[in-house]
Formats: sequence, C-alpha cells, structure tokens
Amino acid sequence: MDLKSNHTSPVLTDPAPLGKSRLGVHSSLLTYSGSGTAFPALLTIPRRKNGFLDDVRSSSWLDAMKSSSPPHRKITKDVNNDSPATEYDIAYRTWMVKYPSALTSFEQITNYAKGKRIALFLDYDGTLSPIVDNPDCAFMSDAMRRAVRRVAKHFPTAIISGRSHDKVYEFVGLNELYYAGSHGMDIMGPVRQSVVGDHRHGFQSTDRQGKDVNLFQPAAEFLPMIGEVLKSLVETTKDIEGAKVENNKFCVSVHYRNVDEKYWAVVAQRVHDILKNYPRLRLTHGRKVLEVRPVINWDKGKAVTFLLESLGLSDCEDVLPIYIGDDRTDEDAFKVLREGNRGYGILVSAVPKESNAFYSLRDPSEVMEFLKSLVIWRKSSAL
Ligand SMILES: O=P(O)(O)OC[C@H]1O[C@H](O[C@H]2O[C@H](CO)[C@@H](O)[C@H](O)[C@H]2O)[C@H](O)[C@@H](O)[C@@H]1O
Repeated sequence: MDLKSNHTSPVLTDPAPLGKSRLGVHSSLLTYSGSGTAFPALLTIPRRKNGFLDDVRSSSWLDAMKSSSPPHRKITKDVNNDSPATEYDIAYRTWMVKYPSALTSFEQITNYAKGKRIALFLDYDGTLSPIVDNPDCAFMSDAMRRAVRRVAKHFPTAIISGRSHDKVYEFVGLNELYYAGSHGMDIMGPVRQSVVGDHRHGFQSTDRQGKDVNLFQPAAEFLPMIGEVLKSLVETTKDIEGAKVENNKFCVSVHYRNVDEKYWAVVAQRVHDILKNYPRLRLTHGRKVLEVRPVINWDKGKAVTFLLESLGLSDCEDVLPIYIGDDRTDEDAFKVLREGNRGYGILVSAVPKESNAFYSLRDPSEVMEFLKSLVIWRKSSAL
C-alpha cells in the first residue's frame, strides 16, 4: 500500500484491497444453518446461490462482533471481603498486574509527572459516560462534567471521540476543552500558525465563542462519499429491528447492540455488501458497532500528535501526555504514547484485555476519581 509519507496528506493513494486485510474478514465460511423463517418476516435474508451468507459468516467476523463489548461484570473489589473470589475476579486481578490501576499507582504516576506539564486526552463513550443502549442518550453526569472542567483548568485537555465533533461538544458542553470528532478526523484546536501552514487540510476558523481556532479535517474530500454511504446504510438496515445508523460526519456507525444476536451476521453482511462498492472506505469494530471510515493514514494516535503540536507541547521533555480511553480505536493513541516513550495510556475496562496502555481504570466512575485526584495533586504541589 503506497502511503503518501508526507505528513501533510494522510490520504492513501492506493486504496486497500477489499477482503481480509481491509475488512478483517476471512474467506472461510460457516454454513448458514438457519432457514428463512428464522428471521422476522420483514427481513430479507441475503442469500448466495450456494446457500451461504458469504464472508461475514466467518467465525472471526462474528467473534469480533461478539467480543466487541463484553457485558459489564461486577468485580469483588475488596480482596479481604467474605464473598469468594470468582474465576473472573482472579483473572481480572492477574490482568491488573500487567495493567495496574491508575488510582493505586497514582503516586508512581505523579512522581514521574513532577516538574512536567501534563496534557490530558480523553475518549468520550465508555470513558466519560457509561455505555448505554441508546447512543443518543449517552449523557455524562454533572459530577463528571465538573471534574472535567476542573481538570481542564490545570492541564490542557482534549476530547478525542468517534462521534461527530458537534455531537460530542453537545454532550460535554465545555468551552475550555479542545475537541476532535470522527476519530480525530475533525479537530478544533488552538491557533498555531506553523501547524496550519504545515498541513494542507488545516484552516483557521472561529469557534462558538468567536475565538480563533484551527480546524483540521484530513478526510474532507470524503464527505460526499460518506453522505452517500450513510443513506445506503440507513436504507439497507431499516428492516433490521434494533439496528441504528449514526452520522458521525467523516465516519458512519452501524450499531447492533439492540439487534438480536441471531441477526448480527445479517447486519454485517448488509454493511459488507454496501462497502464492496467503496474501496476507499474501511470498516472497524467498536463496542457493538461497525464503524465505516475513510481509508486514510489518520487515527486517534495521529490526532494526539497533531494536538500536542498545536499546543506547542511536542518534542518537549517536560511534557507528559496522558490518554484515557476504553475502545479499540484508543489503542492507536496508546501506541503512539508507548512507542514514543512519551506518556501514559490508561485503558478503561472492567474485563481483562490486551492493550498498549500502561495503566487501567475500571469504569467512568474511576476515571472521575482519577481526574479529581490529578486536580488535588496539582493544587497541593503548587503550594
Ligand atoms: O470514541 P468514542 O467517543 O468512544 O466513540 C465510539 C463510539 O461511541 C458510541 O457508541 C458506543 O457508545 C454507545 C453509548 O453508550 C453505545 O450504545 C454503543 O453500543 C457503543 O458502541 C457512538 O454512538 C459511536 O458513534 C462512536 O463511534
């Protein structure tokens, strides 16, 4: 694949081929065992001549869909309490040896942060707001909003979300932050002439308060294509009960959280069939969501690098970026921080999973506790 290595253009010149590498789909098909009557009357089953649903019936595809958002489990927090530790508790605690809690390791983190400027990057869904069935109702609590507002007073803070920029701003509603929507493909950052000049996708604008800002939209040319695909996806999933298509401006999310598991393969197949016609778009798995996005060399990791540059905080020994996120797409940011030995990724997860993060937090309530602790630490260290 020939990437334009020039930092100014993240657009791929040679679209990735359809198939395994692009869609994560294996060619080995599982037999479609259900009959037409197993589906609701409204649902048209995409059938192939050989009686198989192709591609997406592969076990890896469905496994990825199933494992994309494990059910929340209660962890026995207190090691000394009376209830016996379950196998799951033990597995989680073992996992935490590798990814220690950012709360219990707080002193270690702040010791390292002494004399450094912390830059904070936060994912939204599953990090600042709990995962809920209806994506339109993923509100963050007032207490969390206060915690984010306070932390942003002390450290430059940005939200990097898969949602559209406008939607995530609507949920968070704080003007003291920087926002990057569409997995970092729609960034509103501080004005720094050199950064705009360096990037052909950047331009100056004003924010909601009339303040000068830099906008960076590396996938701008994909807007018409995304609009077209959005329409097709809405149309093709409209008869699947519970399926929901969300417009994230430069990306499209197809939610299957509320679809009966028996029909997940149908959702995947329909999405796959549409995307066959769009080699410049790719599909990634989020938490019970299929995310359609442009094939460009840009992700949350690149967005972190871009924002650090915009904030004048890149290549500074005295800067410690901390990124907190729960999703697969956050791994790109964790990786950038880990590989560059630049800062800490903190994975929000209640279940053990492999990650490029250094630390972990169990859920948004622990994220809030961590943010509050940062503020207390900063205030006390300023005395
Ligand atoms: O990068 P993020 O801010 O984490 O956004 C990723 C996706 O988050 C949202 O979906 C997820 O949260 C929903 C609300 O809790 C939940 O219903 C859904 O199952 C999750 O996948 C958002 O709706 C997507 O568009 C984002 O891509």
